[in-house]
Amino acid sequence: MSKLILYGTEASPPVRAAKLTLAALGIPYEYVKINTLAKETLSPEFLRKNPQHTVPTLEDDGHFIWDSHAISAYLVSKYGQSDTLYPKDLLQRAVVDQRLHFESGVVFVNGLRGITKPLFATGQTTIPKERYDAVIEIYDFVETFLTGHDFIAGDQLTIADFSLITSITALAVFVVIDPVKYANITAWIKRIEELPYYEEACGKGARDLVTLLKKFNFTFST
Ligand SMILES: N[C@@H](CCC(=O)N[C@@H](CS)C(=O)NCC(=O)O)C(=O)O
Repeated sequence: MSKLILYGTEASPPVRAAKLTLAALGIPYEYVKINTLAKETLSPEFLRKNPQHTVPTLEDDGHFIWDSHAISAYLVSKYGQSDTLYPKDLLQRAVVDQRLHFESGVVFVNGLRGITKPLFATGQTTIPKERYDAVIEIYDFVETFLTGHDFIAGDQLTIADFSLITSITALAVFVVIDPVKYANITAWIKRIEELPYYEEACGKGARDLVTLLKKFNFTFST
């Protein structure tokens, strides 16, 4: 097996999604910390690896792969003992892919980045109400996806759970997940957090992010 290197910072939700996939597969890898707040992703050395300058970035035998969704799908396809985390069955895979695109295009961009970008870039701590509404819409979708299912893409754990657990729990820092209205989401988070490798791959980084975000004294406008 070739040597794998994951570049990232543990507070980053997509980095933790990739770490969860690596942990679930039991793949050894080297972890190289990249400080995004210190703009280390913009160094000439990192830009040669990933011109889009994002973490996670995976190095496999001199090849560079980025975007957590592409990384997780690649890892399962190349190194998985079975296909359960990213099913080969086309219909099952389509559901997983839909959830991954939902995370990428809606949850991360419209939900999380819509709130964190102004916070980090300009220190703007009054978050417009439409950002709150966008998060509620995301929770409503996720609650529906989980109706009658233990996992986000059906009855088995997949890389879509790894992707969404990291960004949904990050959104919860801004908009608390009501355990009554969102009983499915609440039970699903607990289910994922109980995975034997969760704490090492994701737990501490998730707490680091909470600490970082809570430093901003944010409120939603009415
Ligand atoms: N959709 C991408 C998002 C990656 C992303 O935006 N990562 C952020 C950290 S959470 C980053 O690298 N920011 C630093 C930069 O863009 O230079 C993925 O899933 O990998």
